[in-house]
Amino acid sequence: GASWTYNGPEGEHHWSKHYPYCGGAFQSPIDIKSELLRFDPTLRPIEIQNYNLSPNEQLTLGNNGHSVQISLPSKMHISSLPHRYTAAQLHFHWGSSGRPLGSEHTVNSKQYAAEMHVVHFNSDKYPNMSMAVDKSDGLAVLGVLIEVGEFNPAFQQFLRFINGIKYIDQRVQVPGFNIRALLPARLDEFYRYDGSLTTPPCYPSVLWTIFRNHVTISRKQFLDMATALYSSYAQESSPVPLNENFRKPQLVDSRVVLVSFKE
Ligand SMILES: NS(=O)(=O)c1c(F)c(F)c(S(=O)(=O)CCO)c(N[C@H]2CCCc3ccccc32)c1F
Ligand SMILES: [Zn+2]
Repeated sequence: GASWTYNGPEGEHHWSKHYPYCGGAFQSPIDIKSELLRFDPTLRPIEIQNYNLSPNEQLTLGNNGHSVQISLPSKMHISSLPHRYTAAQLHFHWGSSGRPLGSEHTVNSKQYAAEMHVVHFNSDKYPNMSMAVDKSDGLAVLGVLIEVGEFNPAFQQFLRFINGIKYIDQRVQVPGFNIRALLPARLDEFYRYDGSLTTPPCYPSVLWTIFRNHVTISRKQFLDMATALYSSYAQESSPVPLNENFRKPQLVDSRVVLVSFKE
């Protein structure tokens, strides 16, 4: 579809001109504020299957002009939700080299350095992502907040290849690795709310699970992610850095954020 960006004349305040849902209700991300939270004892820990991929499997690491993404095999899925949600891809949102503040969700207005999203679709009801993406029960995204701190060996499994996808539409094959290692230790502590894609077309089709606990990557790893990529083509004379690729928090309206933990 039409090209959209995170800043300038095609930035987020203009998205709704071509993508009406972006101006609608149930939008994501949101600021997860304490006064919105309601403890829900029925929320079960997230259970994932087949996330530990063998190095014999190849994953496609790509630069789609909006983010760095890894395509995921359909054996990976979430088994603890009312329907099976099958993995499609994971991608990231980040700040810039001088500003390690690029998460989409914020917690009591605290913005993290970056955020990872693992996108799944309801494979009990829909054959693929395209059929699920605009359905109210179509998608489930796992969100992980990322801080700069300790080096993270799991992130190195794809970051070491990032210079092979510097420009839009470049892809490389990387060996499979344990995707579970990218998630925080506790999958039983999370925020849960109904929201949307955070990029056009902004369909209100996402069951969001944002883990309570963040993960860390080193400053060098953050800089690699925040400075390696461009949203322009390789041969273009003026390269456009790909950074600050996060949408601002949206209106919560009457939505409630459920939490799986008490304190
Ligand atoms: N934050 S977010 O809402 O989770 C989110 C993004 F921020 C994001 F950039 C992407 S993208 O990288 O595909 C670039 C622009 O759509 C996606 N893709 C999803 C939704 C669009 C269709 C589709 C088809 C196959 C696999 C994934 C997806 C996305 F879901
Ligand atoms: Zn995302």
